[in-house]
Amino acid sequence: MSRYLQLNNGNKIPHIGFGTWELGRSQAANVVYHALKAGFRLIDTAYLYRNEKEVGEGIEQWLDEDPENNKRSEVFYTTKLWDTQFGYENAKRSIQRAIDQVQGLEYIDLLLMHSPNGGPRVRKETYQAMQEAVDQGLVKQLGVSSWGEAHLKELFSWDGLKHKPVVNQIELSPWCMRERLVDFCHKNEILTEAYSPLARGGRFNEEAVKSIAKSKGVTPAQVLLRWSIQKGHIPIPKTQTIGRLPENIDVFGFELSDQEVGQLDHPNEHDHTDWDVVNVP
Ligand SMILES: NC(=O)C1=CN([C@@H]2O[C@H](COP(=O)(O)OP(=O)(O)OC[C@H]3O[C@@H](n4cnc5c(N)ncnc54)[C@H](OP(=O)(O)O)[C@@H]3O)[C@@H](O)[C@H]2O)C=CC1
Ligand SMILES: O=C1Nc2ccccc2C1=O
Repeated sequence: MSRYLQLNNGNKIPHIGFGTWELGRSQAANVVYHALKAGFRLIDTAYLYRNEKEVGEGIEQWLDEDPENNKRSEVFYTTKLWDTQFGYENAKRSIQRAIDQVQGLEYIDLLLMHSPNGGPRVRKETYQAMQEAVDQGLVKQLGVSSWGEAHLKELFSWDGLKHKPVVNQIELSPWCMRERLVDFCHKNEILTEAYSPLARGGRFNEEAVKSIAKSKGVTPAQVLLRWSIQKGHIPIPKTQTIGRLPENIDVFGFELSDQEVGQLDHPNEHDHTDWDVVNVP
């Protein structure tokens, strides 16, 4: 199993990333630095998380530590425009702000619209501002988050679409599988990034998770991350515990059988752990 996937624009993306929601300003830089040291290369933040600057500092610390080996091109920095930053002029300003937060990184690898909120016009205006950021070289590629099939179809039919989204970041776990949406994304060459891939830590005691972990000699967290990878998703687990980072990245040395994947699957549950805006108008 490769540690990278190919995006629809030909670029590559790490098959696992590191989530930074709820990493406070005092800890974010240090944890992100250690995440990179442990082997994570995709770092996911957002305006909403109020830690973009510190996340950038953690990345720069890692780059500065060993410039011969730690290259900017190896890091895949993702941030997101929040709902209050939508609309053409607003998004233009907000993108510049996002760049200013991480000046040492020079560019954003992936910029996501954090939600489909706001309606068709706001979605297009915001996306237009994001496309211009790609044309200016500020951003390498674009994506969306919590977009449903209807939102994506609306974007595909827009004659202004120039830079197709490369990913849709949605909540995905064995208890929130969204099979139809995932299938639609994959058929349209949009990769699925799995947010809250550990179900926010709430499912480690499920019988199937525990027994598979035991039989494989891995941890429950590793079982959930491996499930995500085998479904073709890019999981972005978060931890504030530096000691858990090596465990969360070490998910390429074992495989779940089809039967084990089937034991974990709960296609008929829709147990999302936080907001669910996939079906907003
Ligand atoms: N686009 C969107 O709307 C959303 C995006 N996200 C993104 O997805 C990322 C991940 O999702 P998130 O909701 O944070 O939740 P996760 O599913 O990643 O779970 C995080 C929880 O799991 C615990 N944990 C992590 N690793 C282990 C381990 N090896 N063993 C035991 N417990 C562990 C963490 O504890 P501890 O930290 O104490 O170690 C924390 O409580 C976010 O950080 C964010 O970047 C999340 C929600 C919405
Ligand atoms: O990480 C996140 N946690 C959230 C909770 C509510 C809305 C958005 C988010 C995130 O992006």
